[in-house]
Amino acid sequence: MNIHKKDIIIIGCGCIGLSAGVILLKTGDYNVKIWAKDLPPNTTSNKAAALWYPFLSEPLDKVGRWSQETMDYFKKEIIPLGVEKTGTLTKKVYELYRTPRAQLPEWSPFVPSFRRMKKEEMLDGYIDGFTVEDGFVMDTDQYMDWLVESFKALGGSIDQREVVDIREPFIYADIVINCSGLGARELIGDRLVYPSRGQIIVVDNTRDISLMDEEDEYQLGYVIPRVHNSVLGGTNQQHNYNLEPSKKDTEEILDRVAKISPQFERKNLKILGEKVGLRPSRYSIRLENEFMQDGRKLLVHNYGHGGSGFTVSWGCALDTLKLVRKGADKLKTSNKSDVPWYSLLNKRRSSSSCSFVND
Ligand SMILES: Cc1cc2nc3c(=O)[nH]c(=O)nc-3n(C[C@H](O)[C@H](O)[C@H](O)COP(=O)(O)OP(=O)(O)OC[C@H]3O[C@@H](n4cnc5c(N)ncnc54)[C@H](O)[C@@H]3O)c2cc1C
Ligand SMILES: NCCCC(=O)C(=O)O
Repeated sequence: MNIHKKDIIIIGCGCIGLSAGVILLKTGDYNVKIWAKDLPPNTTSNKAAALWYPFLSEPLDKVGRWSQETMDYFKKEIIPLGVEKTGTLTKKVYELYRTPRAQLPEWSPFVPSFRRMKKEEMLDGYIDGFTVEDGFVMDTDQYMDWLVESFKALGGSIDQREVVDIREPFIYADIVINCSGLGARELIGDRLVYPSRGQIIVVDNTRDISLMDEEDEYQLGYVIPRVHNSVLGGTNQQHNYNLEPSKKDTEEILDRVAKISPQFERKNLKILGEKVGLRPSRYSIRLENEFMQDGRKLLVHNYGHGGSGFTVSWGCALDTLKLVRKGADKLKTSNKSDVPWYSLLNKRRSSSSCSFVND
């Protein structure tokens, strides 16, 4: 531990916490520790499909910028390392519609290769669609393992521990980053974050393009080819906490992807497994500073990424670094004569000093 560097504790070891940790460590200015209840492969992040494509997350202008910055980061820092290392593969993606789309997605101006699909690219039964030529997909477990490895190689350390009181990490660091995902609901009492249950099916066949039919944003049909297998999806069931795969959902997902193309009919598929994850949904991704303990402690919130955690992860990590720098300059130094506030921790456990403020 280098005493000249500021100590930072990140709560959360999903793609958001790990990406933020890597960016903070790369500056050389911080000692960074992750505290997390669940570690890969037991995080929501590990249950993701995952491809780069903004989905179920707001606000769309910021999601556009974060997605573009994430795409740039993948192109410069991750894809050149090779698929064997990171499990990341460039893949064109088609978003397909059976009805005409007057509006382009609000995030599209941020993505140079975004365009409307050409007639000759259209699949039978579809009349409109969008494509991103230079999209990419991740074999999620392999990518998460690479993120953990990268974080540790930069000097980061990971403690598997649950944080019951948000004041606890401030005993050890003046700066804490809240990357707790859906856990923010309990950790800081943010009732605006809620689960959107997603179920996926892992199958053996792979194909060269990611195909998505999400005209109905609750009954999703998508095929995401990855390095070792493909992922079929999906579901979007709000406020559903069930982590067990549902047979009914599997059947309905198989029906929906069969309608995308006959090559995905059940008889052509070999099911390898099913996964369920609870997207940390929120009306708006929360990425902002909150000063605690009379301005002596800084809590940076980075949670609520819905269906786009991987797609915005590096853009949000870069903004987290900006927030840390901005907030750290404003921190009041603790006055030696102050009663160490955490000595009150046990006496005041019931009344939390961190009151949640609606954005
Ligand atoms: C089926 C499915 C498919 C998806 N596909 C895609 C996709 O293709 N592309 C895409 O961009 N996104 C996709 N997503 C969304 C993406 O998975 C999420 O947005 C992302 O995983 C959120 O990352 P996170 O790090 O915030 O959360 P998580 O991965 O849930 O990590 C939260 C971390 O915080 C820890 N934590 C929480 N509370 C506490 C506490 N009190 N104390 C200590 N630790 C705590 C947890 O243990 C965990 O380590 C998909 C999601 C699902 C479910
Ligand atoms: N656009 C859907 C791809 C998978 C995804 O993001 C999800 O959350 O499910």
